[in-house]
This record gives sequence, structure tokens and C-alpha cells, in this order.
Amino acid sequence: MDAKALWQRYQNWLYFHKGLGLYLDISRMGFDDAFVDSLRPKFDKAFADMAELEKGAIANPDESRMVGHYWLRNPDLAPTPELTQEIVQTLEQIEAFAEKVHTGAVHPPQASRFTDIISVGIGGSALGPQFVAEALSPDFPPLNLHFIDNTDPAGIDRVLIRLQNTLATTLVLVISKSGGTPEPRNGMIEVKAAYAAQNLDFAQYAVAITSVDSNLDQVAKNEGWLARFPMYDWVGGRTSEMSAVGLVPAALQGIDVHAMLEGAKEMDDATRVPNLKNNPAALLALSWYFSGNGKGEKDMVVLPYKDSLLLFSRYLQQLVMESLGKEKDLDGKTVYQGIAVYGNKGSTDQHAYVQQLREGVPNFFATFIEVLEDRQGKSLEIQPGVTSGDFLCGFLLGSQQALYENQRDSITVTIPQVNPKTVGALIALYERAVGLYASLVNINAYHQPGVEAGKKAAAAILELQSKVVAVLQQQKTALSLEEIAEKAGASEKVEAIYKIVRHLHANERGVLVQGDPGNPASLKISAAK
Ligand SMILES: O=P(O)(O)OC[C@H]1O[C@](O)(CO)[C@@H](O)[C@@H]1O
Repeated sequence: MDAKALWQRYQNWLYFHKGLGLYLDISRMGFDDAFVDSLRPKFDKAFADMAELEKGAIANPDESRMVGHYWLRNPDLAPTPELTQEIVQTLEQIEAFAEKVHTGAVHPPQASRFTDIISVGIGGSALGPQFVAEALSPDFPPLNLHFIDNTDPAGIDRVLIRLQNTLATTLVLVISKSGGTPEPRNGMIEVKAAYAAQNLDFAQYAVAITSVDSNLDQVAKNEGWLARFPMYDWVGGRTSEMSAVGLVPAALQGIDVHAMLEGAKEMDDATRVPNLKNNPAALLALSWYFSGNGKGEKDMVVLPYKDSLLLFSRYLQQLVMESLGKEKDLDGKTVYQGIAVYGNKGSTDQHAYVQQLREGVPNFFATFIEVLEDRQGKSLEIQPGVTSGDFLCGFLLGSQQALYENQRDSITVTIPQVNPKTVGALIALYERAVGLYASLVNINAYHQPGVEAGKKAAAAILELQSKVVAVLQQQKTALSLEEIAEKAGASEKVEAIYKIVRHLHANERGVLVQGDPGNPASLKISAAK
């Protein structure tokens, strides 16, 4: 396409949201009008599905749940007055709590102020808070936020060791919708032990964010924790940033949560419009469908040209891949859907993998996130008439151009500034795009059966470990792997037993392994005396 035609195409497809100052450019996606027309019936259905969902339909049939994250930023849309009231009240409680922590009305037992926060949670109970903290936390926040988002002992130690001298002024948020996920449960137990080791009463530092009456909620209630905030069953983990999950840590860090909600609300309004060209989420879903042939054949590479948006791609990874990565469609047909998401930030990534994007396997489409404001205040001229920000802008425009010249498609989202409103809007934009795309490809975006399978498999390994340890403790002589397997009643699990034993041995967990580690058949295993 020549430059004039391309400029015309740019103008034809440019979406601009005045209130948010947000632009969306999909002109560099190579679809034509016939393709757009062919998708119109699917979009009509997607808009109708979305309207039903917002009215409170059971949009997640296998979990028999409503899907209501849109109500969080516009409580009046909730299907019952009780839900509206609950959303409003929780927000008020969050703000009141943050205020009390900031003023010292709520304070640790032996000090006048909390200085730090440990946030324990995983998946949707960590990725949103991490993204928002990175994007929006002030340079000198009222409380410094640290995350434990795994069951990695060394990772937990790192946080706890760094905080060992400030534990007495550190607030702990334990975030888990189900209140039973092993990783945050383990993190909480380890953190609790660290408090106990310093003779600190954990309950006076701890806050639970979880579903009412979950295991975690009951522990928090029974132990008299400092505060408890509810998670609703109609909000999925990956769309929970605007619930207590995201708002509590954000408010504690001094981030304007009202502005975040307002930005999301404005974007919700804009993406509710049942007209393809005037709906930015629909334009994104259209582009994704085009690029991957409605089958996720191309990966989504997310490239924000702004350091503070570094974690956006990580956040989107869960939102997109846990929602869209499904084996079966809504009719039970095997479809293996999904869109792979990765990315970090520009221009940094231009010195890493952009080489492949430009010249290598064309299995992706890029999404550039452009921020118009370089920094607050004036910029130094690095060379006459040119600032660092001009370079960043130049690199972004240059990369767009370079990809286009090599027939690699890209989308560009432009925001005026990284602020609570635009971050809220970006989250809402992608939430709705995922919802619409799911409808286009006929899948349930709101469950995660594959994750459950992984959790069950892990539980089975831990059960096997207990059996192996019991077998070893009963034996006087060393056993081969096969003998352990047979005695544990798990003859078909020799390989798993080998790996369990190797791990226990490496961690001095009472298991002795003798023989050649590279030749499993030679190993003799016994309980260490
Ligand atoms: O908040 P919870 O219940 O601990 O779950 C954490 C994460 O685990 C999942 O259920 C599965 O990975 C995610 O959907 C969720 O965000």
C-alpha cells in the first residue's frame, strides 16, 4: 500500500476516546473490508452475549457463576440493590482502612506507623497489584510494597530477610479468592512463623482479602486479624484488580483508586457500544481474530514504550491466556483455543528479541503501547533539539515502520500519560476485548479447568511423597527405586519417585541416596539415621 493510501487507512480506522485521550490504531493489521463484513454477524452475537453477562446472566456455566467485574466500577449496573450496596460499602471500607493506616489510627502494636506491606497472593491475586504498583506507585509511597507470589522458599526468604529489621512495622495482606490456594497458604504460614520468631503477634499485622467463609476467612476471623475484605464469587481472579484484591494494596500505596475506577468505567461505557468501528475492544478483538485466523495462530507481543508499564504484558498473559486458552468450545468440540502473550518494554526489547520479530518467523502480531507524555517537567536536550523522550518516540515509530515493511502486523494503543485513570482504562479495554473475542470463537472465558488439572497432579505428587517417606522409615535396609515403588503401591510411578527422592536428598530431608545419580537404576535409598 502506498504512503497516501496508508495514511488514508490510518485515518479511516483511527479510534479516539476524547475523555481518556486514548487512541487505538489498527490500520497496520492487514484485514480488508470483506473480512470485517464477514465477522459482523459474530460481533452482533458477541455484543448481545456481553449485554446478557452484564445483566447478571450465568456466563460461567460450569461454575454456575455470574461474571460481574464490570459492576465494580459502576455499582448501579449490578443486578440487585444488595450487590450494589455491597460494592459501595466495600470501597468505603477500603478507603477508610487506608486512611487510618496512613494517619496512624491503625498502627502496629509497638510503633506509630506501618512502613511496609507484604502482599501474599498468586495469579490474579498478585499480577494486578504488581502491575498497578509498578505503573502508579508514587516515588515515595506511604508504605513500601513487597510481594510473595510463589511457594519458592528462597523467594520467601529474600523478602523476609530484607524486611527482618522492619517486620515490626510491616502490614501483611493475604490475598486469595478461594482462600485455599496452596502457594499463598504456604506463604502466609512462613510469614506467620517469621513474626512469631520475633515475638510479634501476627494477627495484629494481618489483613485477609478473600471470599466470605473461605478457609482463609475463617482463620482470619478466628485469630482476630486486623481487617478482612470480601472477594465476590462473581469476580474472577484475573479480572479482580478493581475489587478489594487490587484496591486495598493500591489505596495503601496512596494511589487514587477512584480515578482508576473512573478510567475503567469510562472505558466500559466506550466498549459497550454495539458498533464495531466505534468500540475499541471490538477493534482489538477483530484484530486478534484476523491475525490468528480465529485460532490463535499468532502470538501477541506487547511492547509498552514506558518503563512503568513493564508488567502490563505479564498481567495480560494471565488475563488473555487463562481466559482464552481452552481445549473445548461451548458446544464441547475440541478446539485448542488461545493466544500466547509475551513482551516486556521498548526500546529495551529492540536490543533483545525484536531482531526475530523483524526478520524471523512471522508468528506474531505486535501491540505497541505509546505514552505521549515523556516525563513530568521539562526534558534535557541530549543533542540539539532532541531529548531522551524523542529517542523513545523515534524508536517506537521506527519499529512500527520496520515491522510493517516486512509484512508483520501491529496494533498501537496511545495514551496521554500513565496515571490511575489511563491504567484503569487499559485494564478495562483488555478485559472487554477478551470477553468479545471469547464470544467470537465460542469459548467460555471465565473458567480455568486446565489449572485445576495441574493442582490435582501436584497434590498427587505430595501424597506419593508421604507414601515414599513412610516406606523408607519402615525399612532397615536401603531399597532400589523399583522396590520403593512396589512397597508404596505405585509401581508405575518409579520416575516420579526418583525425582521426589532426589529432591528430599538435596534438601537433607531425612533421605539418603547412594549410587550414581546419573544412573537411577544403581541407586539405593534409605531413611537417614
Ligand atoms: O485467588 P486465589 O483463589 O488464591 O487464586 C489464585 C489464582 O489461581 C487461579 O485460580 C488458577 O491459577 C487463578 O485463576 C487465580 O487468579
